[in-house]
Order: sequence, then C-alpha cells, then structure tokens
Amino acid sequence: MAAGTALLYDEEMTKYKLLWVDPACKIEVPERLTVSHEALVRTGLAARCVSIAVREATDEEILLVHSEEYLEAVKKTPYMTLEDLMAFTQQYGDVYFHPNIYHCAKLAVGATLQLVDSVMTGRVRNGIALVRPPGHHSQKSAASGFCIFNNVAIGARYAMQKYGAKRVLIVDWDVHHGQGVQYCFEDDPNVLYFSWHRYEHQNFWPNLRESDYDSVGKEKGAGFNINVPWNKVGMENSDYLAVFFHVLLPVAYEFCPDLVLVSAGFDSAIGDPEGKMCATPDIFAHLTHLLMNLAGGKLCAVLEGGYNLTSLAQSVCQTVQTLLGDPAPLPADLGGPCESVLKSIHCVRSAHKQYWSCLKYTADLPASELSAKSLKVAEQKTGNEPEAQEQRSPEEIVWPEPPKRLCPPVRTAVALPEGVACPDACKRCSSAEAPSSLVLNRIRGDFFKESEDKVTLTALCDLIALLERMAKNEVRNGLALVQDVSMAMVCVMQHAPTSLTNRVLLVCVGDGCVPTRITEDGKTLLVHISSTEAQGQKSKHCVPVCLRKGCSDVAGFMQAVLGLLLPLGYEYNPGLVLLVRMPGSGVCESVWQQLAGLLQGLAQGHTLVLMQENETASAGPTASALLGSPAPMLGLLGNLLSEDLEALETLRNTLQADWKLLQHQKVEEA
Ligand SMILES: NCCCNCCCCCS
Ligand SMILES: [Zn+2]
Repeated sequence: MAAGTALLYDEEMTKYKLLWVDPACKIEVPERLTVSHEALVRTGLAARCVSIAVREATDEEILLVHSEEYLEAVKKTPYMTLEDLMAFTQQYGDVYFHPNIYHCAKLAVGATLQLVDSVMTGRVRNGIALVRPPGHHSQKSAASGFCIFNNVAIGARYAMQKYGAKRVLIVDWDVHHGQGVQYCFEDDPNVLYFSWHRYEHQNFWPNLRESDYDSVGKEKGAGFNINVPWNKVGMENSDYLAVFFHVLLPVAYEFCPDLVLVSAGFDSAIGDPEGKMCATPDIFAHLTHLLMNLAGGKLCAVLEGGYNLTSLAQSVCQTVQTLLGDPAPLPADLGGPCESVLKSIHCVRSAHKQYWSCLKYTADLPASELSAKSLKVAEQKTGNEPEAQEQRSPEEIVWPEPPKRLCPPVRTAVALPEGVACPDACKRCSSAEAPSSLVLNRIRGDFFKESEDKVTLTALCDLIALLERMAKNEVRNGLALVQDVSMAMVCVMQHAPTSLTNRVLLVCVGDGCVPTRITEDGKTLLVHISSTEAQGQKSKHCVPVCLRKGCSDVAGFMQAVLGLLLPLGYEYNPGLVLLVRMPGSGVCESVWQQLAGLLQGLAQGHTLVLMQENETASAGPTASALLGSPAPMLGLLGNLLSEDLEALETLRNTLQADWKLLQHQKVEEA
C-alpha cells in the first residue's frame, strides 16, 4: 500500500511577473508561490512530505493538449521585446507573458507530471504541486486567465496514455470555471470534469454561457461534465459541503475513478479578491478528506488560483496536512446551503439525472426555475450588475486562524479477546494498566449484580480503558472485538468519558435491534443501516435506513452513506463516532473500509469500531482503514434499487427540516 505525500515546488516558477500595467492581471504575483511554500516549511508540513524534483515538460507532453501552432508561438516569447510581449499578449484574455514565463509554464506542467508519476507508480500515496502559471483556463490554442499550458488536462491525458488510467476524475474547486479543461474533455467519457465557480448568471468572468449547469458534456461525453454555478458571492462552508454530498461524491463514487486530479485553486476561500466567498481555509481539509478514499487514495492536487496571500497559505496548509493523514476539527456551526445554492444543486442534479443512477430520483425543477432560466438569458441583454458587494476591501476581511489539530501519538488502539492477534501497527489496550477500580466497580455494578463473568467484565473494562485514552488524546481511534455488541454499545454510552460522549454519532450496520435506552438519552444520533423496515419510531435522532437487498448492496449502501449519513454527521459534529457492525450484517469488506475511512473526517478522527469477536477476518481490513490506508476501489457500482433510492429521497426530504445539510433541492413553493 503506497504511503507518503509528495510535495513539488521550485522557486524558478517565481521568476516571472507582470511587466506592465494591467489591473486584470496584477493579482497574479510570484509571492503566491513563496508564501505557500514558506507556510508549509514554517509549520513543519514540508518536512513531512516527500520532496520530488520538478522538471520541464517535453514538447510531446505539451502537445497532448495544445496545438503545434500555439506551442511554436509561445516558444518565441523568451526572445521578444517588451513591446512584442505586450502585442503577443493582446490576442488573449486576462493573461500576460514574460520572457521567462514559457520556462515556468514548462516547469508547471513538468511538476504536474512528476506528481502523476509518483502517485501512479506508488512511490507516494498522494501529493501536491505548487505551481505557477496555473493551467485550467488555457485552451488548445490559447492562453487565458493567467494560464499558459493546461497542467491538469495534460496530467490527465498523460496518466491515461502512460499508465493506462481508465477513468480520471478532475475536481476543480477553484472559484473560476476551468473552461479550458471543459473544452478538452467535453466529449470524453473517460474524464469526469467537475467544477464549481462564481457565475452570477454569466455576469462573472469568463462570462461564458457554457459555464452553466446545463453544459453536461457532448456526444459520448454527455454526463461527464458537471458545472455548479455560484450565482451569488459569499458562499460558505455549508454550501461547499452540500455540493460535495449531493452532487460530486455520489457521482464520483458511481464513476469509480482510478485517479483523482484536483485543480486546487484557493481563490474560493474567504478574503480572495476574485472569489469574494466566505468559506474558511479549514474547509479544504474536509474537501480533501472526502476525496481521499476514491481511486485507492491516488490523489494529485495541482495549484490553480488563490490571490489573497493569507488565505492561500492557510488553505494550502490545510490541504497538505489532510493529505498527510492528520484529522481536522469540523468547521463551526455548519448549517444548510443557501437558497441560491439549493437552486444550483437542484438544477445540476436535474440536468444529470439521466446520466447517473444516483440522481435518478431528483425531483423535477419547479416551473419557476425553468422560466427563470429564460428570464436570466433575457436579463443578459440588460447586463444588470449583481447586487452591490461587501463594502470592505478583500484585504480588510478577517477570519479566525484554522484550529490547531490534535495528533494523538497512537493512531489505532485495539481491545481484543485473548488469543486474537493484534493487527499490525495497532496498539493493544487492556484495562490491566488503566482504569482504577472505580470504573471496574461501576461496570460491575451495572452489568454483573450476580454472576461475575470475568471474561466479559475484562473485555468491557478494556473497552473503557481504550476510550479513556482516546479522551486524553493518547489514542486517535480504536477497534474492539466483543462478545456482544449491544452490551458493548450500552457500556460505551454509560462509561465512556463524557468529553467523548456528549454527542455520539452511532452508526449501526446490519440487522438487529439497538437498545432503546441509547436512542433516548438525547446525546446520540443513531443511523441504522439494515435490510429491515424501521420498526421503532423515526425521529430527528433515530434514522433507520432500509436497504431491501441488505448491507451487501454496495451501490445502495454508498448512496446512503454519501447522501444521508455524512451530511447528518457533519451537521451533528459529534465528539465520538461509534461504528457498530451487527452480527451477520452482510456488509462487504471494501464498503466497510470506505465507511470507516470516510467517518474519520468527523470527531477529529475519534472513531471506535465495535464488532462481534467472531469477525476476526475483518479485524485486519478494519484496522488498516483506521490506520489511514485508503479503502480499496469499489469497482463500478451496480444499479441502485429504485425502492431504496426513493425511500432514501423520502427520508432526506422528511429529515431536512431538522438537518439542513440534507437539503438538496428546491421544492415547489407551497
Ligand atoms: N478582476 C480581475 C479579472 C481577472 N480575470 C481572470 C481571472 C483568472 C483566474 C485564474 S484562477
Ligand atoms: Zn481561479
């Protein structure tokens, strides 16, 4: 299993800049790279990465995307006079040339390809290339938006040609639409391009009609181009997460890529003069985490935009720290997506429902939306400006520093019955060392008035000992094999330190009943995925999910996780995630590992997995997920059962009054 995070950077790419006056280009400065790299060095993150040398791209590599005419023209720029450079620049939009920019553009592509090599060969698990000039706006025969060569588009073609990558997912979280990438792959079903971008009904650069949600790709590529327009500024963390849960992740898992490229632009962060959004830098820790179990963890992030030097540096650090495997606290008070984003999400899901079975049950767009589309086009004629923006200048906007992250010395502790081997790299935890007799008495008092079943008692104490070490942040997460998972659940809820259990997300996988004393204690959110219709009451804190084919239904299970469990978990923001595998759950190993991997984005990674002691075969795979190994790819998901999808949709529509992050469509105004 590949490990390690690559970091590609070379100060040579700082050696070009704007040589004349152009208000549209003055924000693209060399300091963007130096502040990012220096922040990684200062925080000690750079030292934890595997430094990979950059190189120049070859002509052949550049020609994977660009025309010979364009390449030949750019080759002449190093020898141009200032006047010639200005004249040459005139033919393109919002970009500038410099005698050294061709050299730097080759290094940006070369760095990207070195990163792809390192990940595809397994030298590292994932990585980031800090490059300039950026790439996602440049086209076959045109420079655009500070971009000369399309780094990520070339990277995708290179991965398919050299490594036989079948399906490449490109996630473009930059605040601008990477039209260059869209044009490159719009008829290619092997490259799924996802972009969100400031649009304001075509009033924002690059002001393209084809940046809207109804550009879904062409011919064989139909369905493989996803545009999420931000029609207002000021988008927040909840908006970004809602789009991941209700648009990107369900489709990305259905697409099942064997490589993820991120056009990592950070002009979508707060303080950026271009984006004018309000999402805080720590959101990139979670966006990164949510992508890290795709493609067996093969993720290459390539810098695009980001023009506020403070939020850029913080966002880069947040991304790298998560690539390195460190857990992140959730952003504070996550709510639901705003009205405008609800419309965008609904429009995108509607435009793509015919291509992706996970979107099949998207409700029709309200009539108002459809007419609004034509209305908006009408409005273009008037070119009316979006409403007045924040009066403060971007430099004056302040936001809290991203929170420090806990990194417990022990990643995974295990409480196992005698005779069960401790999985590699895990630390065995036994009560022999830890809790005072107080806990033992408490447990004895609760569980064993009469019989003194030593074995069970010891197992429960081992479990509590593990949780006490988790509460002290000596241990990040844990795995316990127990005789009776129901009893163990009750024991955890009763005896674990309250710092962990004041809000517990309890995820039960498989048939079986959960002790009601748990679901009524007001400090638990239960999500129970099983094959049986909900017997007990359904409530805000008790969410039964029924998969008619049971937990062995990979597609249904993943859609329940991505579109229901994760949004609930992020909004609930638990102190502990208790993941329980009920006896005979039938859940398949790789789905179980996906779940154990994804849930570690919550509770700062404090996940406790409970399994029946006879599931020793699953102890190894579960431990590897808890240790941070990416879950195996699921392969192409089978078709979703209509009844399950509909039931899931109904469940979300019922619960969204209480859980706003479940909102994903604009229901017809009453
Ligand atoms: N207000 C200045 C207009 C700049 N328009 C081009 C932006 C390119 C971003 C590349 S990520
Ligand atoms: Zn941008």
